[in-house]
Amino acid sequence: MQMKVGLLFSLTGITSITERGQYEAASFAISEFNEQHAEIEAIVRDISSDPRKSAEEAEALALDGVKIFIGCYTSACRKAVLPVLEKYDCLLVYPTLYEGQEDHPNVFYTGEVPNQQVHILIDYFMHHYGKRIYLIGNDYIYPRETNEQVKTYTSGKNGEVIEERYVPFGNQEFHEVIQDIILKKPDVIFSTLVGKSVPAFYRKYKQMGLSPESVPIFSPITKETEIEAMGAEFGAGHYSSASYFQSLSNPLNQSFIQRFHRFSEGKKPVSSVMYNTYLGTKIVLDSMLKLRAFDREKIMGYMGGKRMDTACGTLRVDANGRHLSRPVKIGKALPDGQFDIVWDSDKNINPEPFKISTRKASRVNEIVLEAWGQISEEAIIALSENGTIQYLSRKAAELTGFRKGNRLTKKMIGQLNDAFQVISHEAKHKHLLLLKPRIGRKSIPVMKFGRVRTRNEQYQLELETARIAAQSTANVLILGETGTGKEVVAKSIHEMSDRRNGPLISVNTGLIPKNLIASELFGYVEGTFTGARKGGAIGKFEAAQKGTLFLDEIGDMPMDLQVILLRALETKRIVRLGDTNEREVDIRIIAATNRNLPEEIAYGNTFRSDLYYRLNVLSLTIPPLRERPEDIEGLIREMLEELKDSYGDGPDQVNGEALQLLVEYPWPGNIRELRNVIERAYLLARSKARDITQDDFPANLRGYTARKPMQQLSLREVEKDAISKALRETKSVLEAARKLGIARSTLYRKIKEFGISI
Ligand SMILES: Nc1ncnc2c1ncn2[C@@H]1O[C@H](COP(=O)(O)OP(=O)(O)OP(=O)(O)O)[C@@H](O)[C@H]1O
Repeated sequence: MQMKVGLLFSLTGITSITERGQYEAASFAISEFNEQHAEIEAIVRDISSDPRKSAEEAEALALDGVKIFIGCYTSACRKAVLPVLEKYDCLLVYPTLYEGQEDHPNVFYTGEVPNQQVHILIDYFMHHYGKRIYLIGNDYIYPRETNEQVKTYTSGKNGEVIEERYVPFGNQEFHEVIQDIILKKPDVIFSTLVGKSVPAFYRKYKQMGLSPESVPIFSPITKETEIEAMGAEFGAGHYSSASYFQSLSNPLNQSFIQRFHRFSEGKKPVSSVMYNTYLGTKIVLDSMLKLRAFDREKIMGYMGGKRMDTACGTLRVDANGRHLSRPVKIGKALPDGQFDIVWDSDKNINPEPFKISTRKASRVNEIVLEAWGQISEEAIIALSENGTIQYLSRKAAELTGFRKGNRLTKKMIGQLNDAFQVISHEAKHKHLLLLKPRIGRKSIPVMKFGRVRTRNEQYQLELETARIAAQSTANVLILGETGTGKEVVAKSIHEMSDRRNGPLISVNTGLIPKNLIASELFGYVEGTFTGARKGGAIGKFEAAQKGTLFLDEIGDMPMDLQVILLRALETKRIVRLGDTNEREVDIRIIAATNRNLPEEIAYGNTFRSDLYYRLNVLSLTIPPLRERPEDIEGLIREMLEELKDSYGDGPDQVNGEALQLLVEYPWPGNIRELRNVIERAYLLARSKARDITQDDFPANLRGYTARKPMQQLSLREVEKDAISKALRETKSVLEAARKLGIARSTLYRKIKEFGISI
């Protein structure tokens, strides 16, 4: 029986520190199997911590006849591969602890689920160290999902998550996070950092004077392999939990380690994810041999209920062959990089991947609350038993300044009564507060920042960051949907900074052909390429000397150029294309994007996390126009003034009914769309010598009134309708984009997102 097995591991990339060890463990299990049966051909593919690459490599191997896969360390990679497993009916041995919330019929999960690892760590540190917890993780599925469960679990035990921080996948800069830890003085840190972030965090932790004696770090991830990567002195005293530790002194483990070290020709540390890889591979291969079949269903059926003696005790595969029941230990790292076992469950803990659901119940509740929050006059806050905010509507956040996860004391709840009419409803495990501003409460005064004016509390907070940015030379990242005014804010920052007498140069990376971006930014010398100007040309970096460079649509920057841009930002020097001279540049960068860069870093691999980090020294998010209806009237007034200057006398105002419609419309194209609507209406009303009325609005906006009652709950539907309508009424995508007041690239993205056919 000859059989191909696909090994999907990141031999390079952010999590390669850990996955190389898993790859060796899988190879070892296959080599032991082949010593007796010589039937397995292992085909390894480097997935480089990249979900898209994982799916592509898995599909190529599946087409080549591979039925069994081993690997996919990160949850993002595992989830990306699931559709391939389904399509070709393959089996994945997933040998890594994970966040649970999944029980896929094509996966044999040999790592620990949260109730076998995370809950145990929490019980331990709450008992020994305290209940004030600081969560730090990378920004992707595993840390976020795990932390949702940590919050629920700890709040049920009167613990308090005092901070929850996420850094980009691969981030290695922790100065600011550790300063924050020093300031907030938690009892413990719970870390779900992975890959290169792990050594960077632990090292900086010690270097900045924190120690496990004062605030220990508990992490389900940081094991022997990661401790070796950081240097044992940095890991010593911190904790982890798993079924397996290299230091287990039973004969099965000693024999395993000896054989493994002989195989790998060295004394590399062995960690639980490695042992789980070895074990999973061995169990599946042995089952195949017994059955003389590769059929996924048969293998899983055969494995279901099996017991086996292993280096970490007697394990049992659950009835459907997907998870393991296992004993669990807690280890405290020693100065030699091994773990001292400080707690042992002694008996098996059954896997309960859905023990704490972050989806079903809470999501349904959230959906109900969300919908209610949108239509209700009142602001809504839902508290857990111990007063932690589990949900608050946008209105509630605006009125109170509270955030999800804040804990409200009885006194704070009492104080709300002074400012609001409060209706309080206490049910089992939940406390619901409905707030109505007291009549006569003054509206928030307008805040001005350059050309920007806003009454919106959230936007005012963001503009505080813009003010700080104006007084510093730090790089700034402006986030916000298309047309929200990112360029206007960038301009205001420049004009209010010390650089106001220098140039402000804008580059829209999304609009420049990819092969010309480098020469646009960095310039070139004569003869560098066909069509190059005589005498060469300077690029935007040099043109912005002593001023500000505004990089719009930074999310569209190709990966290879991101490396060059990062270097220029770090060294403050550039080299013109075709030149060898380095030139110093003294500029401040403001970048903007309407894309979700952390998500693209984690799942899409289209943006470098180090560049993101460099740009994101100060960041501010401009709320979409639909979230600040209180600003619409003021914006219209300004626009009418400007239009009067350009076109001469015209209507002074929008009539009441029309204004109401403008305030309620969801504005997918934000201020740009509002501007287009007002300009058109101004000209039409002017020709009729009257105020602006609904008749002066385009059909998609007028039509909004008739459909309003149904639409209130679904802004996406409104947006989709507006786009479909604009496409029907125009001859090209470009024309439709103009009509909607959004960029063509944004319209293409939305067409794809909504599945509209053109
Ligand atoms: N505060 C404001 N007052 C009046 N007009 C504004 C304001 N902010 C933005 N605008 C107008 O809205 C339009 C879009 O603004 P801007 O180009 O700054 O948005 P953006 O977020 O950078 O858009 P994109 O993401 O598409 O590049 C412009 O016509 C601008 O003049």
